[in-house]
Amino acid sequence: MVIKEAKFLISNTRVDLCPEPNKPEYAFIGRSNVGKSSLINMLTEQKGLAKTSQSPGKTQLINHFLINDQWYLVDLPGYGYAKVSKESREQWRKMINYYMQKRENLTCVFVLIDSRHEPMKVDLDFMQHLGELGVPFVIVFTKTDKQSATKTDSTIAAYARKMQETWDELPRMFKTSAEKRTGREEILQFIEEVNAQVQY
Ligand SMILES: Nc1nc2c(ncn2[C@@H]2O[C@H](COP(=O)(O)OP(=O)(O)OP(=O)(O)O)[C@@H](O)[C@H]2O)c(=O)[nH]1
Ligand SMILES: [Mg+2]
Repeated sequence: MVIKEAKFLISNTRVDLCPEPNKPEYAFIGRSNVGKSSLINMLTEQKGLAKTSQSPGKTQLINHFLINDQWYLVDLPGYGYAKVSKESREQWRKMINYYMQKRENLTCVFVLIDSRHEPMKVDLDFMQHLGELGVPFVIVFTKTDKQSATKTDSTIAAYARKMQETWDELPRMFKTSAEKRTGREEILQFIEEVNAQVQY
């Protein structure tokens, strides 16, 4: 897929204020600092479209972007950031939970995982939760430029082993680097295929 146009629409905390649910929607989620906003910029080839930062907790709201006038891309705040207060974490959980349950055009969630780390409970739990809600998801392993391909593959294998304990079928998995721009074609191709299957 060629991205001809990517534009920011709106940020908010409320699902009822999100754009009209009349197009397929893909949401990017994962731990704080995993690279959600950077990946969105890499996919859309617009450096400053989604705000990125070296310090975790940059993205705080549900941010909608409209791509090619055809589908929505959503940048979400990260989870699992230890320095955030208990109240903010609870607020985040509620907002995201509500969004996942109520956003009727949510087509697929991209769960981003840092390819350098061993499987983390917070990520496994989050995916379990998506399964319980019946929300389709795929996994994107980020920052693969930061280590060898072997290390990335061993992280992926470790996740696959863990997930096989509870899942009959594993989700699609993508390897990416926002830095080296790898994985872009694969993800856009996937979105194009899914877009062709959903009717609006
Ligand atoms: N080397 C490398 N650095 C990356 C990559 N992706 C993101 N980063 C860096 O990781 C940091 C966090 O990136 P963001 O895109 O802001 O992460 P986020 O998941 O949106 O973070 P929050 O909005 O705070 O939850 C930034 O310093 C990025 O430059 C990557 O593929 N390779
Ligand atoms: Mg962000």
